[in-house]
Amino acid sequence: MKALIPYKKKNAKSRLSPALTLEEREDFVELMLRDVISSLKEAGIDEIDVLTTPDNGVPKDLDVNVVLSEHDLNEAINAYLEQENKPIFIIMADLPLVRAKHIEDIVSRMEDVVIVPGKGGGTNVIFIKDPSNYYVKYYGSSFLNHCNIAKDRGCSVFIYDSFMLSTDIDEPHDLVEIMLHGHGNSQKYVNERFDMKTGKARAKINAAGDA
Ligand SMILES: Nc1nc2c(ncn2[C@@H]2O[C@H](COP(=O)(O)OP(=O)(O)OP(=O)(O)O)[C@@H](O)[C@H]2O)c(=O)[nH]1
Ligand SMILES: C[C@H](OP(=O)(O)O)C(=O)O
Repeated sequence: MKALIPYKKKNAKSRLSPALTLEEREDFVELMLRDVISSLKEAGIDEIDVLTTPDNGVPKDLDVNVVLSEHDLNEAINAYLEQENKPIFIIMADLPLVRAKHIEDIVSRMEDVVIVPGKGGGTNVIFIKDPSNYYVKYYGSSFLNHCNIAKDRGCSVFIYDSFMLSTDIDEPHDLVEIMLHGHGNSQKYVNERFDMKTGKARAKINAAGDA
């Protein structure tokens, strides 16, 4: 089994721009990536491919394989799946609330495909036992896309329902979830950036999001 983390640093998380500057967003996505990788390794998944574009520097100390692709998200992932023959755990880099237990629960399922829905119709994690019999179609109602693809391919599916794993960090209000439920690099960053100590942090973030 391998993990695949699609990762974009350049102008990342534009939907967070009401709360974070461009430089802060690009720094923050790397910290979230680190937390995702830590949970994967804690769950015993050591073979980790980070799929990114050539101008998105992945730090060398992360001890992962960097797979470069100029293609967009769907084309890049589907080209990757076509040349893979082992189960693939696709997890987005903006899921800092993920813990090893979530990963262990998902990879222990017997179904052919396990899908973790994101809020608003996205797909946060897909665990695919046979990559040769599946493809991805992110964006739009991608959760429904991925359920239909599994059905069309005759795959059994399990929908893994988890508040933590459904919380991808897209909008300013999602940062509050990191303060409340997070851990590691991303929680440290958010608490310091929004002065959690004063107790005004949540109001500050929500005000930024409402601006
Ligand atoms: N390799 C690769 N990863 C991508 C690409 N676009 C997004 N991602 C990653 O896919 C995941 C989900 O993407 P989004 O939530 O849309 O991330 P984003 O594009 O930085 O966010 P917005 O600018 O707010 O849409 C994140 O882990 C991104 O890092 C891409 O073109 N190539
Ligand atoms: C990649 C995309 O992320 P979202 O735009 O839903 O955050 C999706 O999950 O289909």
